[in-house]
Amino acid sequence: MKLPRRFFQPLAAGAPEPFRELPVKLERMIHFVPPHNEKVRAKVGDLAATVDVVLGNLEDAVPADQKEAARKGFIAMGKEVDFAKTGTGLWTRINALNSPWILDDLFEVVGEIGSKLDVIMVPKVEGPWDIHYIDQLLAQLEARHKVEKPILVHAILETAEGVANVDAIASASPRMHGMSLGPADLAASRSMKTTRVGGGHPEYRVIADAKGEEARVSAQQDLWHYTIAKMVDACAANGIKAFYGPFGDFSDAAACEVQFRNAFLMGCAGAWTLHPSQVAIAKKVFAPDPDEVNFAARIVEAMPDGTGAVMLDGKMQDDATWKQAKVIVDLARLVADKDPELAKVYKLP
Ligand SMILES: CC(C)(COP(=O)(O)OP(=O)(O)OC[C@H]1O[C@@H](n2cnc3c(N)ncnc32)[C@H](O)[C@@H]1OP(=O)(O)O)[C@@H](O)C(=O)NCCC(=O)NCCSC(=O)C[C@H](O)C(=O)O
Ligand SMILES: [Mg+2]
Repeated sequence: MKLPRRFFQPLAAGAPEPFRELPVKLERMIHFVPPHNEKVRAKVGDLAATVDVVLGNLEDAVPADQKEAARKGFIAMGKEVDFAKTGTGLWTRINALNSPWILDDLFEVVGEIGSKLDVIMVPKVEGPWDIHYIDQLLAQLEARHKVEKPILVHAILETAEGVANVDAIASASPRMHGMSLGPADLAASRSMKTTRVGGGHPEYRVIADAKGEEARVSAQQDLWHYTIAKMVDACAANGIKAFYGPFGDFSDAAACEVQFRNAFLMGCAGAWTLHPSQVAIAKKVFAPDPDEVNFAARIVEAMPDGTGAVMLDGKMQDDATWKQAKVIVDLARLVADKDPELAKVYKLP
């Protein structure tokens, strides 16, 4: 473990000081773009205004013979589009640390568009050692290319070993932005018997006790509850953000919405969107419900200094519910800043 006073020191001479706190940003969706696909890339200028984060994906889903085209395409996209104009985050998902592409990914992307890049998503993170490696290398590259704002790191939780080490990953570096669940790789790593990318499974269920001839009620359960809860705790304890990852069945918007909402209610800030049809779902889910915002605003108003106990609509409110209300009101303000329609609905003072 590093000494506390050394934790925030830059890891290379000339590298920027790490952030002490995460920049406050609305990140309801991390929208995945395949940068080797010229047709999709050509739409990114317009797309950027409609999503919170654009991520150029260099890893899985990019064929091996197009890795270079994806990297070059992402760099071109970063140069051509003014993401700052719309306050849209620019992220990339690099290839895995043991792959033949990782060094070129980092050297070329940071070298060419390091100053425009907000976050690098690192797949298949197994433990804090993976973050330490990226942290040191990024500091050296930032110094070499005179990048003035630190590039943050986002880990994908998608191996059994990563899940076992989730707390140590979350606290590995002040460069940590957050973490996403990677249900497809995680399922494979754990030998789970599913071919789905996220979501439930019809056979993973509970059944009521037998009562004579009565039909037994049975309900599907959430395969990801344990991992999301573990990830949310690790992230919250370290002041970083948790995200649900991908939902692969684009034809099932209802199931996508339910999976995203469970993650939101559990503490996640957003989810990945892989197809344009999922953007509206993420916008709907990762913004608090207007009735909930209204009630939360009344709690905050009723307890201006956040202490004591009051009754609202027959429900007891105290210091703890004030903090819950503050989470909802703060998020609603962030959403309202970006979305004039929701600002009108929220009617926050
Ligand atoms: C999966 C896709 C290749 C499907 O694309 P396509 O066949 O073109 O679908 P559609 O015909 O339905 O598309 C309709 C129009 O929308 C455009 N489009 C499609 N996807 C995107 C996108 N992501 N961003 C912007 N625009 C998009 C199409 O071009 C069509 O346009 P038009 O013809 O003008 O109407 C594609 O959706 C895709 O590549 N998505 C991203 C996939 C991806 O990144 N996968 C990896 C992440 S998940 C993962 O890695 C697992 C995880 O790590 C884990 O372990 O869990
Ligand atoms: Mg994966």
